[in-house]
Amino acid sequence: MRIYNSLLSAAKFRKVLDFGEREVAHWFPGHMAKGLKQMRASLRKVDCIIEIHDARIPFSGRNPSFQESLDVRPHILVLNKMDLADTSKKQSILKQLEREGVRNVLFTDCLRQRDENVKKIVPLVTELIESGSRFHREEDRSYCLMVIGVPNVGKSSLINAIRRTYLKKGNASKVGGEPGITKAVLTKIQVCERPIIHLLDTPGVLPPRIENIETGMKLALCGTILDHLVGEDGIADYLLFSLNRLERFSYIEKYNLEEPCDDIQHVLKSIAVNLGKTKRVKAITGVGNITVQLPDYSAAAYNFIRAFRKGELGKVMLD
Ligand SMILES: Nc1nc2c(ncn2[C@@H]2O[C@H](COP(=O)(O)OP(=O)(O)OP(=O)(O)O)[C@@H](O)[C@H]2O)c(=O)[nH]1
Repeated sequence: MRIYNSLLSAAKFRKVLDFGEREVAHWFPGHMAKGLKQMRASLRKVDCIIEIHDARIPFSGRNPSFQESLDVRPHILVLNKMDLADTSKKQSILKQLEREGVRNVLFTDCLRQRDENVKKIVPLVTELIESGSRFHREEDRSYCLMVIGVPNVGKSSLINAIRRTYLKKGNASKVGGEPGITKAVLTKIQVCERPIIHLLDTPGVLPPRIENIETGMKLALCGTILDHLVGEDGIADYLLFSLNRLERFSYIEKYNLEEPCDDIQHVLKSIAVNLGKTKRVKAITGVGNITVQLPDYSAAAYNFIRAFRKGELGKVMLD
């Protein structure tokens, strides 16, 4: 891997990204508000909340209304997809979260068989429930957990991983690469025998808190918003901006570029050429109509974003 003079390169990069006229108001569908209502109504049965969020954005996009309304219960924050996250500053992240009142935090990789941190969830949940008051549920020896989180952060994958770990059983909850896979509201799934623990799977109904467009772009980059609502061209540009800001330059060799680049059109052209993604377009010239081959920028943006989400462009911490 070539070493780039990051200081020199950084000087060429945009310091801030112009998000244009983007409007985040419509990025989250209406069914989320309905799901939120149903989840609140089921709270009486719940002993502990497991909130899952993407480890690449530990501070951005979580929904504070959940912490406010569910604060009475033990609460665990699971930062999932840690295999894609740069966790070198894990300790300062944990300290910052603690300052915000979030104390029980675990980093997980739900795709890994026998992830050590997934194994810690049940003991932690049991300890938290047993050390507090369960009010009207004091007699009931089985525990009920509610899994919440913004779309596509791995709620179903976590449920399946806990089941695999404690019941040695296969998938109970449908997993998908796109936000909004879990549509059935509040399915009850057993995940552990001793103690008996049930989980309530929820659809990705938690509308994240989007303070500004940049938070929205981070959420989009992590795949929590349907790409077409934000626009893949914009997500690809924000990805390039972020990789340069974080000095993650593996894209240069992957796509045969000469050096770090801040121009998304140039990068997408190179990706399209490398992947052989071109489009035949009719052009009208002075001597008649001709067909020309042009780079397929949309296909290139799609590929660039997918490569990032698979971890092929390096681990990142976007917050
Ligand atoms: N790299 C990586 N991918 C993961 C991990 N956990 C889940 N995924 C992937 O993330 C995508 C979403 O996972 P789901 O479990 O369906 O997420 P969800 O939160 O239930 O999604 P919704 O139903 O849309 O709300 C799938 O493609 C999973 O394979 C992880 O720890 N690491």
